[in-house]
Amino acid sequence: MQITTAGLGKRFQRDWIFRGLTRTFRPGSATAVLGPNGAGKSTLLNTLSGQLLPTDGTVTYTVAGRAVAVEDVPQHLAYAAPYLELLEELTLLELLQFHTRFKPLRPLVTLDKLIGLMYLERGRHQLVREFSSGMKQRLKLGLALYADAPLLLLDEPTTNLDATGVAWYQEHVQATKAGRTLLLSSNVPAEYAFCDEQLLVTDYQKPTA
Ligand SMILES: Nc1ncnc2c1ncn2[C@@H]1O[C@H](COP(=O)(O)OP(=O)(O)OP(=O)(O)O)[C@@H](O)[C@H]1O
Repeated sequence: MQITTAGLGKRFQRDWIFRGLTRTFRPGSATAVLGPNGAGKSTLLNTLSGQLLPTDGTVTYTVAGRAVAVEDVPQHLAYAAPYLELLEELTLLELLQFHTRFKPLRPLVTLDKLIGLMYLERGRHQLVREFSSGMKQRLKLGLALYADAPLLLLDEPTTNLDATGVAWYQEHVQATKAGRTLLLSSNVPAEYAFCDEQLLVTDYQKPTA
């Protein structure tokens, strides 16, 4: 999916979180959205993906050269973020069966294969509520990375992961990023070192005349 912004800005009440963003995000690119805590990284990701309405400017989407309306962007989007909730009252298998009904997996990735890729075999029939925070994060990432979606948003992807989990993330993001438009918000170099582009939110917070 190609995302093109022109003069994009978002304001909450009187505060501009960012403004004046004119940029194209192309398929096959991975962009790290950087900035200190509270700078507006999540707000920018959510505005770029159409989940928040911009206050100013425009954002347009195309897939294979065809325009996509903002209300149809969720069909093309896979998203992992600390604030996205899992259906914790389901077992892992039930959650995957439910989730993949509306967000199918990439071709050749079965539920069994995904459970193996996430190293969650022992949790197959366990309630997700009982998972450790690292297991939940691997689950969120596995669902996003292996979704059949051309737009991939990763908000602070190594939250709650230990060193083994970070290595797991790095391996699987590399394995699944080809051809996608990847936007990643981060403060942690190990999360975004592979990204070929960077966007510093604070560059879009300078006062304008
Ligand atoms: N719905 C909202 N209404 C009002 N203000 C909001 C809303 N969402 C976020 N903000 C404010 O926007 C600013 C940017 O928040 P945001 O979560 O985008 O930052 P961030 O860079 O992702 O932060 P962090 O690194 O801590 O996750 C903060 O001051 C936050 O309080």
